[in-house]
Amino acid sequence: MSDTDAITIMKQEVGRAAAQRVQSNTIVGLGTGSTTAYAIQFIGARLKSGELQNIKGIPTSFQARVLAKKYGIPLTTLDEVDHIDIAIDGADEVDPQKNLIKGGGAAHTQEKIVDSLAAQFIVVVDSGKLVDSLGSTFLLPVEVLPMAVTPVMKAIEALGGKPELRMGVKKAGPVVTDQGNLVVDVKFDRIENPGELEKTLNNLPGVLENGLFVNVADVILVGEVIEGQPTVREL
Ligand SMILES: O=C[C@H](O)[C@H](O)[C@H](O)COP(=O)(O)O
Repeated sequence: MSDTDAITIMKQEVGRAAAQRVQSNTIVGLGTGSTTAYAIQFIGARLKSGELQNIKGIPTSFQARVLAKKYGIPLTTLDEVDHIDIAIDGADEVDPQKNLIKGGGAAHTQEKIVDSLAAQFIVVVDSGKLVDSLGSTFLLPVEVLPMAVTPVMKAIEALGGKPELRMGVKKAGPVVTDQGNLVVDVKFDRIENPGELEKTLNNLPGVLENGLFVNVADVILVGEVIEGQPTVREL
């Protein structure tokens, strides 16, 4: 099995395992990204088969909304409900304390709102996302209002970070978020205290939200392939 096939299988299996945890008559936060896409697909399949009934989804992005519609999951909004029972979402890095870096798909602002409100937030990742220390493999995404991007990048440099504006692929110019903002990806040599850094960054005028999710995740489901066999374990 190629590495690409193994990653796809891990994502599918962990998405399936998370979808199995959704119960009837619940409000479900629908995360963003390639791993959560499988969870959305499997929730839709359970609804279609009648195994699951009366689910309402709250999407965290344009992508999640499109997938929910494709797989027949009825949607609602935070104005219509007073709670979220469960949220399922991916991550770019997970540390041993279950803290996360998210935002590889530029969706971390809406994700943090929905995931934080959920009574249970389940993270779905393949084993390659597990790290000893946040920031070791992935740059930290920060969503910034366009008119503030230059002063915010200078302020991030003063904090010891190396910021770069995220550029589009198959699109000229920068990535634009679902909110119409820009994303600055930041390399920090070491993130000693993720909780402090999360607050410090969000305090910079012009920053909307950053991708550090501290004390938000309840359950981490990790997809692995061991001796050719896909398995899912819980952290
Ligand atoms: O902005 C995107 C999200 O935070 C994703 O959940 C994260 O980037 C993980 O995505 P994937 O499952 O595609 O690796």
